[in-house]
Formats: sequence, C-alpha cells, structure tokens
Amino acid sequence: MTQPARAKRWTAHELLDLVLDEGTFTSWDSPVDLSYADEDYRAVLEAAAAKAGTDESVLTGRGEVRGRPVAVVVNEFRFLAGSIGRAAADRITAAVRRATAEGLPLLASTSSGGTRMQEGTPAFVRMVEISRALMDHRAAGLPYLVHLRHPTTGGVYASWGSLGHVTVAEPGALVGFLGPKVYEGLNGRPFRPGVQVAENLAAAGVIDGVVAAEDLPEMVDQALAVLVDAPGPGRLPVRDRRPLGDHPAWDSVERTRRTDRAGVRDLLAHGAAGTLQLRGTEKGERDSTVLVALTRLDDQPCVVIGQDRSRQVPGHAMGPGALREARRGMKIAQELGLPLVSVIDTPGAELSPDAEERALAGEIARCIANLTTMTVPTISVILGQGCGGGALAFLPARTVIATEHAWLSPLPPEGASLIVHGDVAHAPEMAARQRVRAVDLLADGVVQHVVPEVDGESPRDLAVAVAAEIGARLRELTGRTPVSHAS
Ligand SMILES: CC(C)(COP(=O)(O)OP(=O)(O)OC[C@H]1O[C@@H](n2cnc3c(N)ncnc32)[C@H](O)[C@@H]1OP(=O)(O)O)[C@@H](O)C(=O)NCCC(=O)NCCSC(=O)CC(=O)O
Repeated sequence: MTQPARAKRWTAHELLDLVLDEGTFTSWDSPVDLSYADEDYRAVLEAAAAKAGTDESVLTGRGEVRGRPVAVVVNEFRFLAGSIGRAAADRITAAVRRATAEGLPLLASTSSGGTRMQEGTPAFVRMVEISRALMDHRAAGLPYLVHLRHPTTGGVYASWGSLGHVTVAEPGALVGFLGPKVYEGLNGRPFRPGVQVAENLAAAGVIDGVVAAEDLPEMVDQALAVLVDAPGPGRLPVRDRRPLGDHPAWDSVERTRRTDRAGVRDLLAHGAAGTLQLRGTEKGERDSTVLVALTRLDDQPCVVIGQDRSRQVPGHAMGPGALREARRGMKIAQELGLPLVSVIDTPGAELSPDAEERALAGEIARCIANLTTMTVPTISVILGQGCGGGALAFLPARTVIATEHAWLSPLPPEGASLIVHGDVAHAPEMAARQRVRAVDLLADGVVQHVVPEVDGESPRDLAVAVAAEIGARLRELTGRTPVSHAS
C-alpha cells in the first residue's frame, strides 16, 4: 500500500476554530499546577508551552458544532508531542466527568506520542482514570466521538483514542500502538509500511473511516442529528392495506432474488436522511455484507443493521464478522437509547470452514440473544429473502414487518428439497409446504405487519413504502403518534 497523502498538522487552537461554531468555545481548563515538577522539568514544561502556544498538551472545554453543544478534548502535538503527563491526564478526566454531569456529547481529537516519558508510570496509569470516566460517560447514555489526528500512538490510542461510539482518522494519519521509530530501535528492523495508516485501519475494520478535519463538523453534525436530536413527525405516506394475494411461494422466492429488487441501500437512499455508516467491528474485522448505520429513517433517529444483498455475491456470503458488526450496532443502540431497525435480506450465511472457526453459529445465537434482551424499541423488516440462521439472527424484534413477497425459511428451498427428496427439483413444492410466505408468517404470528407490493414498481417505490411503515411503527413504539391499522 502506498502512503496516502497526509493532511496538514493542525494545532489544537486551529482545530477548535475549524470544528466549533465561531465564538462558541469556552475553556474548562484551570491553570496547570506545576508544583509536582522539579526545577529542570518545570523548565521543560515552560519551554514546551512557549513553543506550542498552549499551557499543556490538551485543551478542553465546551462549544457548539452547527448549533449543538458539545464538550471537546483536543491534543496539541507541539507540546511535547501531545504526550500525556499527570496534569494533562487529570485535565482530560475532569473534562469527561464535567461533560457527563452536564449531559453533553463529547468529541475528542487526538495527536500524541502517548504517555509522557519524562513522567513515566504515574502518568501512564492515569490512562485508566480517563478510560473509567469515559465508560461512565457512555453508561450515562451520552455519545463519545473520536477523531484520530496524525500521529496518534501509544497509551492515547490504547485508551481514549479507542473508546468512541464512532471513530475516524485523518487521511494518511499514522495511527499505531507502538511508534515506528521505537519499533525499529527495539527490533532492528523497520515496522512494515502501510500498516499504521488511517486508510489501512479503516479497511481492516479497526476504525469507521477516514475523515479530514475540514469535514469533521459535517460528520459530527450527522452523528448528533441521530444521537441527540429528537424524532420528527415523519412525512412518508404509509401504504394502504389490502387483502394479500395468494401468490405461489416460489413466485415470491424468484421475485426476491431479482437483482433489481429493493435492498437496504435503497431503503437508506430513499427513505432516510443524514446516514452515517459505521464500518467494521472496531476489533479488526470488516464484512460489508451487513451495513451498520446511524440514520434518520422517515425522520426517526435509529441504528440500522441491514443485510446488504448486493454484497452477498457468489464467494462472499454473510460471515461471522458481519454478525459481529451487527452486534456492534445493537450495542450502540442499546447504550444510547436509540431504536434499532434490522433488515433481513439474505440468501443464507457463510457455509465454510473459516466461518465455522470464527464462530458463525455462536454469532447467530448471540445476535438472537442480544435482540431478545434489548430494551430499546426494536423493529425487524424482512425485505426479501430470509434464509436460514443468518435471517433468524436479525428477526426477534418487538415489531416484525415483512414486504408482501418477503419470505422466511430454515434454509434455501433447494436445500430443503435436497434433504427431503434428494434433489433440488422439489424446491417450489418445499417452499409452498414450509409456510415461508409473508401471508403465512402473518397468519402464524411471526410478523405483525405486511407492506403490500405493487407489480412492476421501482425499488425506490418499495423502499419508500417500507421506510414509511418503519417510521410509523417506530413512532408507535416510541410512544409518539400511535398508529393503528389492521394488516
Ligand atoms: C509520535 C511519533 C510517531 C511522532 O514522530 P515525529 O517524527 O513526528 O516526531 P518526533 O519523533 O521527532 O517527536 C517530536 C518530539 O516529541 C518527543 N516525544 C515523542 N513521543 C514522546 C513521548 N511519548 N513522551 C515524551 N516526548 C515524546 C520526541 O522525543 C521529540 O522530541 P525532540 O523534539 O526533543 O527531539 C514519535 O515521536 C513516536 O514514535 N513517539 C513514541 C510513540 C510510542 O511508542 N509511544 C508509547 C509510549 S508508552 C505509552 O504510551 C503507554 C502505552 O503504550 O500504553
């Protein structure tokens, strides 16, 4: 991988000016108490302050991003490489605690060589207190957004740089646990190039994406529109109910396998606004067959986890990593009190030795377990194919919606045919016998609402109808504008 172009190095003040609305910043920082430092070290700190134009390696305070109040913690690299000594650590912890007490979302922007070497262990162990404060902040249901600037290393990356709900890094930023020079010095050979780079970490599922500082206000605005703002009234028209047709199950199976059928991307494109996609498990796994997004579906803030049929192509089925990404979405929804919408559209989960060794069955079970124990409003939508355990993993929501031609079966009808008849020729018959159709699911109480389909309609029209139904049901579940109609 060639080194991507690197952004300019922003100072902490420049970053605050760039990200916060003009004139809204108020510092929370008290003057640094240097009494813990001996004379020599005091001189070092004073020289660092003179060079950096800041009194420590972090600035904290409150401001507004596009009119929304936020607490901010920003690293200044020019102050001893943004390293964290005792005073800086205590300043960060105090700011996090104050943000929690004031109910503010928190934005951190890092750029650091990690723990300050001049201070050693007393500074090092303070990363724990920062982390404890952040976990209390999250436990209070408050958002934490992280922006990793060039370079972010060591204990900063391994504590407050990696505990966000959403984490992005600057283009080309060096982001790594051990600094490359230190690695080379200790090991006598250079660290492999291209690894500790924002773009690589995004591709590997460690961070959500690469966002330039100039684009950070837009990203924060998008995130907070979902994580903080109230739901709106909704505007999409809910499709009128009509008696459901008695279509052959196989007809529905074939319709949902067409490439021009509406998928989760259509749902977000035509039924949602301000979608911010999260990528990866944060733990080094990325599988694009499931899409996780913060969004406003028909003006209802929610987390969407959606099985993306367009990415489930031969050779790339929905694997355990995709289900772990989905569980990350569930966790964020539960933690921040947001409704969760799960979209089912899968020809089946990955059947492979690799998937077995990476706990596919366990991940299906844990998805089911998570969904059945969530206390925020949950809606699942069977949009098209609902095949096997991979579909069941997304099913158990408070309210279940299906489109008229959606279906749910224990495995592909061809598989059922093979088991029972020893061939795939009886698949249409098996589909009919297994009560897989939306109309059957409704009669059997598996789904509560069916969105009627119109023959020949565009993916956009179906997507809008589904989004309208989700919006109406979300308003119902969140206690706004109760909607009732007989399916
Ligand atoms: C961050 C960097 C990639 C930046 O590289 P650059 O080439 O831009 O800058 P540089 O190396 O010249 O550094 C600028 C100045 O900051 C100093 N400097 C860098 N890191 C420092 C640190 N952690 N504490 C104190 N000073 C530090 C350098 O000595 C140098 O001083 P001068 O200007 O006087 O020459 C590199 O400095 C680096 O690899 N730092 C160490 C990263 C790391 O491994 N941290 C782990 C620390 S232990 C830790 O954090 C705990 C944990 O791991 O959990």
